[in-house]
Amino acid sequence: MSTSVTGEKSNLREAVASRRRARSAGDRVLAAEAIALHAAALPALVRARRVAAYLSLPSEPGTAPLLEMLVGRGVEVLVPVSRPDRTLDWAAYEPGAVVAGALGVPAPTGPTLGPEALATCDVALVPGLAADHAGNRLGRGAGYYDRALADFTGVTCAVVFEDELLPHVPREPHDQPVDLVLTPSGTFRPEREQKP
Ligand SMILES: Nc1nc2c(c(=O)[nH]1)N(C=O)[C@@H](CNc1ccc(C(=O)N[C@@H](CCC(=O)O)C(=O)O)cc1)CN2
Ligand SMILES: Nc1ncnc2c1ncn2[C@@H]1O[C@H](COP(=O)(O)OP(=O)(O)OP(=O)(O)O)[C@@H](O)[C@H]1O
Repeated sequence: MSTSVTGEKSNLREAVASRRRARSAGDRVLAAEAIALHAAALPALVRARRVAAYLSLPSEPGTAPLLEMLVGRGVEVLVPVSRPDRTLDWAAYEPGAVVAGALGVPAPTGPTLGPEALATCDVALVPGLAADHAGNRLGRGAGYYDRALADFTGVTCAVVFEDELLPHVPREPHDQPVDLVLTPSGTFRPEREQKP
């Protein structure tokens, strides 16, 4: 592990967090709605039967309208439950059946399906603090998603605010690049080998 890359990552996390704190409530609502609209037109999501998504934190681009759109289409939605060993478990998303969970993250109340449930999803929507033009994604630094996505074969899509799609995000060997980046301004397709 290179110390300079981890230092670059933590500086970038702080810069993004402070920009996120400065966003107005109105801007957050518009961003969440715009993300749902772009997601609705995304071919990978139009085809999907089961999608791994997540319940957004207040600072993140909101996923509520996006989840509502997917559920309205009859898509099965799974959301993560963080485990102490920094792996992700999954549970079916049921609108309303959500409580405050660990790490300040809203958590589903239904039964958990095990970490292997991710493999049954066609698409994984992934939270991020930033992403770049090659699909590199910066997470919160706990490695939950890098671990979970390491053997995922479906389509991966990071969700960030538009000013978090950057020319370059620092990358370490364990980082799992994403296939798509969804922002309130539209979907970006990184220049990397696409999955069939
Ligand atoms: N919405 C959401 N769910 C998620 C993640 C995420 O990034 N976002 N995760 C991705 O790994 C996993 C949980 N991991 C997390 C790791 C750290 C923090 C964290 O630092 N929370 C801060 C508040 C951050 C903020 O509001 O911006 C805290 O508790 O102080 C949260 C979740 C699984 N579920
Ligand atoms: N597949 C893996 N197996 C074991 N450890 C891993 C794996 N992927 C990442 N890690 C560890 O997780 C820690 C955090 O990694 P990193 O800073 O890249 O997280 P992140 O990408 O910001 O977070 P996340 O993946 O949760 O969004 C690092 O110490 C890294 O070594």
